[in-house]
Amino acid sequence: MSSSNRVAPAAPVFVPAPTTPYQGDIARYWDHEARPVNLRLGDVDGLYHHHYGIGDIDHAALGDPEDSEYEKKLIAELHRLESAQTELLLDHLGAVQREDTLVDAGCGRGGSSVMAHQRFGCHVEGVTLSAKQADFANRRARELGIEDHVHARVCNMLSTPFETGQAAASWNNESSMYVDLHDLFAEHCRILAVGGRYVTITGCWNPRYGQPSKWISQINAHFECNIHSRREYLRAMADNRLVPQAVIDLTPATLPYWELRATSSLVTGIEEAFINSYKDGSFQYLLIAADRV
Ligand SMILES: C[S@@+](CC[C@H](N)C(=O)[O-])C[C@H]1O[C@@H](n2cnc3c(N)ncnc32)[C@H](O)[C@@H]1O
Ligand SMILES: CC(C)=CCC/C(C)=C/COP(=O)(O)OP(=O)(O)O
Ligand SMILES: [Mg+2]
Repeated sequence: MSSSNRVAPAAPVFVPAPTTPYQGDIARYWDHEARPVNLRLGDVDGLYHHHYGIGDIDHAALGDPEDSEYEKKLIAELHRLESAQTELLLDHLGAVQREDTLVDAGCGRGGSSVMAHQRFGCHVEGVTLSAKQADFANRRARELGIEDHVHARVCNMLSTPFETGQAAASWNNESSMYVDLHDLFAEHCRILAVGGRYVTITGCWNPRYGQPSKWISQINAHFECNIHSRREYLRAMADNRLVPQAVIDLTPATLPYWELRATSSLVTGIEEAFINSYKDGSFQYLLIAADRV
């Protein structure tokens, strides 16, 4: 048969895993989310986050609570702490090159993806279950003129279209409590290059407390998520060729954020559960950075 008669091999077609009813609930949840605590903070500088903050409060920047500008300053301060959280995550990605591709698993409105590109000049591929979030993230990337480097798509992070070994690094920023950790880390293991870096910042229940406290149950119900234990993270990583390089307890670093947020007009009602569970030791805010070996 001459080469002109040969049927070209079909291009690989990406077949996403069937979406579960639970994933449908989560997509709807984020499609409808419009809390001022997230939008007003994002409006400060155009980086829209759905995660929490770390670091000490800059009381000098906040100034006098009686000042008419105080609420505006408080919003800017909460936002600064949320961006500081992303900076810490990026600090743990290792030596990223401009030509590298990074994967932001559960990317939300894309704030962390944009920050990663701004720091490293690299390509960032975000995935989220929410079409509204993906549209929002892609609109922001276009507004910033970085749409050729930062891209979000609607996709299940347990079954992504990325090639095996394609990602130099990948992360979950407060998005791993929506999935089975073995399934999640199996997919990160597949898409990461050997020697690549995986980072998560997450809230997890503390096995030293015994079982998930009532506050954990409250947080799960509030966000329709399923918080895992610290032990589950470490076990599921070990089972999927992800070897922890750093495990940092960020609980003391996140408490000031929550205590400040609890005094603001943007409270959502979940502040007490976070503060109480961090204080009684049942809940931990953790960063885990792991090598793909
Ligand atoms: C709390 S938000 C975090 C967003 C973002 N990482 C950030 O730091 O701003 C959780 C995100 O996880 C995403 N998510 C949850 N389950 C997912 C799944 N199975 N596949 C892809 N994204 C998922 C949601 O769509 C949402 O964007
Ligand atoms: C640490 C844990 C358990 C996180 C759960 C995932 C989650 C909902 C994160 C924050 O999202 P958000 O920024 O939309 O929430 P909020 O509206 O409370 O700021
Ligand atoms: Mg928020």
